[in-house]
Amino acid sequence: MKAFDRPALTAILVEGARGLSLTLSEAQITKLIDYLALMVKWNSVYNLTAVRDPLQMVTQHLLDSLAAVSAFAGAKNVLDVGAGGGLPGIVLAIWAAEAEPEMRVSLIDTVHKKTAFLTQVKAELGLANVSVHTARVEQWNAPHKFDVITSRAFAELNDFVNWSGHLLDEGGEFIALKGVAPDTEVAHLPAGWKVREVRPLQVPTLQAERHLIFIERG
Ligand SMILES: C[S@@+](CC[C@H](N)C(=O)[O-])C[C@H]1O[C@@H](n2cnc3c(N)ncnc32)[C@H](O)[C@@H]1O
Repeated sequence: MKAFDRPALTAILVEGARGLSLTLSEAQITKLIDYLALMVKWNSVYNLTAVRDPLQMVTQHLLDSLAAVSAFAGAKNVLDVGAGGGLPGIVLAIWAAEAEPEMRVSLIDTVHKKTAFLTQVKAELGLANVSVHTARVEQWNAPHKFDVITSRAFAELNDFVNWSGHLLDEGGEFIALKGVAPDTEVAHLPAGWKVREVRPLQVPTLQAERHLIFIERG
């Protein structure tokens, strides 16, 4: 499927969410598909993703990010580092607007084109729980610390932790979305950090291995 067939894409999203045991409201589904439509429309201008087929985007981007959202339950201030086109941060914010109303999601990327797109997504979808920042994370002087810092397809765990550690609150944790369990990266974490859990993720219709890596001080 190449054209934007909204009913078909919605049906696949709803079916996939069911496979993740996630109950999404009509409003959440509409916003997720609106976000997908913006990604498809602006991809060539903003270089957001190498995935061009909207159907594959549902699985590889929306469902992949949705598979992780329950890990963020209870978080108040989340930072998505190297957010790119908004994955997982925008998907998390759409889910949290209803599921976790106190959660605020900040997205940071060093490339202005990407953050211009994210600012447009925030405005067009009315995502009051989102803030967007253009900076290198290792140089960013954030207005506050975060209780969860996440990333997807960003950097090796070692660099992720070294570059973002100054932004993590006492008692906070990193949640990295990774493919195959990154055993070597886990073994080379900087001193003062430890892996609390490596959790396999089952993403409906996605054949690839996916994992969440939880890292805390210790
Ligand atoms: C491969 S993309 C991943 C984007 C998105 N997380 C996803 O899963 O589709 C990595 C992103 O990290 C950003 N990035 C690289 N180094 C960075 C840094 N030091 N601080 C903030 N963002 C950075 C890049 O501009 C790019 O948008």
